[in-house]
Amino acid sequence: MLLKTALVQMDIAFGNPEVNYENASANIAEAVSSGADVILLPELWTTGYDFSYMKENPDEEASEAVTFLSEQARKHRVNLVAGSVAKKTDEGFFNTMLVFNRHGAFVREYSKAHLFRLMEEEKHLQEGNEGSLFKLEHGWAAGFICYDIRFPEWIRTHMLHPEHKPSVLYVVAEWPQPRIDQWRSLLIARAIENQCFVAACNRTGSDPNNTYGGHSIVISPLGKVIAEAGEAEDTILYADIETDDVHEIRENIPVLRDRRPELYRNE
Ligand SMILES: NC(=O)CCC(=O)C(=O)O
Repeated sequence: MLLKTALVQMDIAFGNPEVNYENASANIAEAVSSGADVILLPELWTTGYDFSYMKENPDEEASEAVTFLSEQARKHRVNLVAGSVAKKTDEGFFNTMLVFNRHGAFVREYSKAHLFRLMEEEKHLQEGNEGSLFKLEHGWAAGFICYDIRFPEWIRTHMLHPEHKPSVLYVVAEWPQPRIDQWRSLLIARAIENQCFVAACNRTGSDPNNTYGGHSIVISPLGKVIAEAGEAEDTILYADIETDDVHEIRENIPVLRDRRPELYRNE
């Protein structure tokens, strides 16, 4: 199935959801007018990494974000892999991705499993413990959040599902500029080793602690860069993804079938 994917590479106003909701809404409307089937937003797009703001103004069970996103998806009849938001629960805050289909129905949430110490996530957030497989109209996909891409074993765990092998990995991020070469290399590697499309949406701009590096990117299952945004531009990056390509590529070089799990048990 041919899928027009739109990655909203935007700056995020630090601790200012009002501005961020407005920007997200304008970008979603623009992507829809260009024919997008699936739209991605960046990591923690409502607040940025403003932990004080999150705690003082918690989005309980992410209900504000859920209401907004469900309404946007339904109104525009578009699938949303809606970045992540700070979700307040009885156990604390999670960095949680929210996915909705064209009917505005909630499809899946995924809370970031690997917390990034360099940005003090472990001091303020809880680790997610659930996987992230979900099904949209184009078939199975999986979602990951920023630092998660450094853990190929976590992504491979999703690829090994007996029935639901994702053809697209959606990644949402606030990845700082100084490590942007690593961002690109890690994403290209994840696409090649898992023989799937990778659509990865990063933010631009700065907060008090970091400058972010853009370079949102869409990569084919052969590791070819299909589309890539620049470092500092607020833009919507579009790419046409033919999800049916994955089957032939996996048949040609059957990496998943050729695994030797009996050799890999060293932990
Ligand atoms: N927000 C994040 O998880 C950033 C991860 C990162 O910068 C890295 O180098 O990994």
